[in-house]
Amino acid sequence: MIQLKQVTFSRTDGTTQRKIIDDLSITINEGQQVALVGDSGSGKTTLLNLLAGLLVPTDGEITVNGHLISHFNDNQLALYRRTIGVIFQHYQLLEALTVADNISFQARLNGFKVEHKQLETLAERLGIKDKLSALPNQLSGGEQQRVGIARAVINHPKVILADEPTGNLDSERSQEVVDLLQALCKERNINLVMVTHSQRLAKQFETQLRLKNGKLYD
Ligand SMILES: Nc1ncnc2c1ncn2[C@@H]1O[C@H](COP(=O)(O)OP(=O)(O)OP(=O)(O)O)[C@@H](O)[C@H]1O
Repeated sequence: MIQLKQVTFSRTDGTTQRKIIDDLSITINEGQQVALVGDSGSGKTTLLNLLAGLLVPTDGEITVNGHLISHFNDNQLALYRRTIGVIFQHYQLLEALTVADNISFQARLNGFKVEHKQLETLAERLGIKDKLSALPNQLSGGEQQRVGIARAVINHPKVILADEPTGNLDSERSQEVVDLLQALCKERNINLVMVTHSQRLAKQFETQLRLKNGKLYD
């Protein structure tokens, strides 16, 4: 469960303070899947970064699965970040590593044991089992994003944050990737918060949060 209570995030713009996230209160229940939509500059990525513990709110409280992350120190935030999965628009795969190593690298760095069988099962589920020995540049965009999904779910996170994960894909590939991501999160009871500019993709989420100037609107 994710809870934001009167969260504000301000940036100093010259001499003036600007509220990028403005007094936001949201509750996302366990396992709930949320699409985050809104115009460019409305604060979507900033909100994801707050949930990822990469930014600290200027005001208010953020609780994730009982942890008051808005009040964590740097060490606690570093540990917290290991427990969540993050998926990016530009995949951010390591070009020199195979697909298998890309999937397991961060998890191993975080001290998790990744069994080969576990890796294969997940890759099969995502349709990339025959690509495990390939390098990222030998994969299509859709396949690279499936690797990104595998990397995010490999160490059993309770929360996955995805920032425009289909921003580089055509609409057919986008649909496949989001369908897989939603299905995996549902099976594993993972909270999914996904930023998208696509109304069509947002509509297939049980909850859509619309941001405008850092506030929610209907
Ligand atoms: N590092 C920064 N310094 C100053 N202002 C910033 C910084 N990062 C973001 N902003 C400002 O915060 C506002 C919200 O940015 P954010 O990236 O959260 O929007 P967004 O809704 O994700 O936009 P997009 O859909 O274009 O990715 C924007 O006006 C942006 O210019």
